[in-house]
Amino acid sequence: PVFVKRAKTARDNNRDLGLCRVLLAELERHQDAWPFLTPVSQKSVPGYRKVIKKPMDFSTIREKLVNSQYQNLETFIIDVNLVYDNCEKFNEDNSEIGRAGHNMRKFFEKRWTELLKQ
Ligand SMILES: Cc1ncccc1N[C@@H](C)c1cnc2ccsc2c1
Repeated sequence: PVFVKRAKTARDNNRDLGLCRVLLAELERHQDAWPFLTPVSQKSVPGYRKVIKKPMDFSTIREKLVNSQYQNLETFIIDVNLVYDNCEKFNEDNSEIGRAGHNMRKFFEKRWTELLKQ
């Protein structure tokens, strides 16, 4: 009958932690990663903390990964996307940092779909 639910096939999450490590290492060494490697300091960018409520950067993600603060791949991807969403919110698309953010988001989306499709 139509109401019989198809059993959800759980995906194998055993390799996810390794995936996050691989992905983060690739983000950190990308040539356009420079604006995102460390937290944006209030001193060097006045008003940043007023506009961006949830700052995030690759060194903070690295710290959380090392301290097992990501329960799963999803929470890791949420933090990576936060880096790019903050960048879009604060920076013009047609700026050095704005373009770097778009490039990094594109690279990340390509790599994690490739790695998950394997
Ligand atoms: C990602 C981001 N969004 C908005 C403002 C700054 C930043 N990045 C910081 C590191 C930063 C801080 N200061 C400078 C000065 C020239 S580029 C640059 C980058």
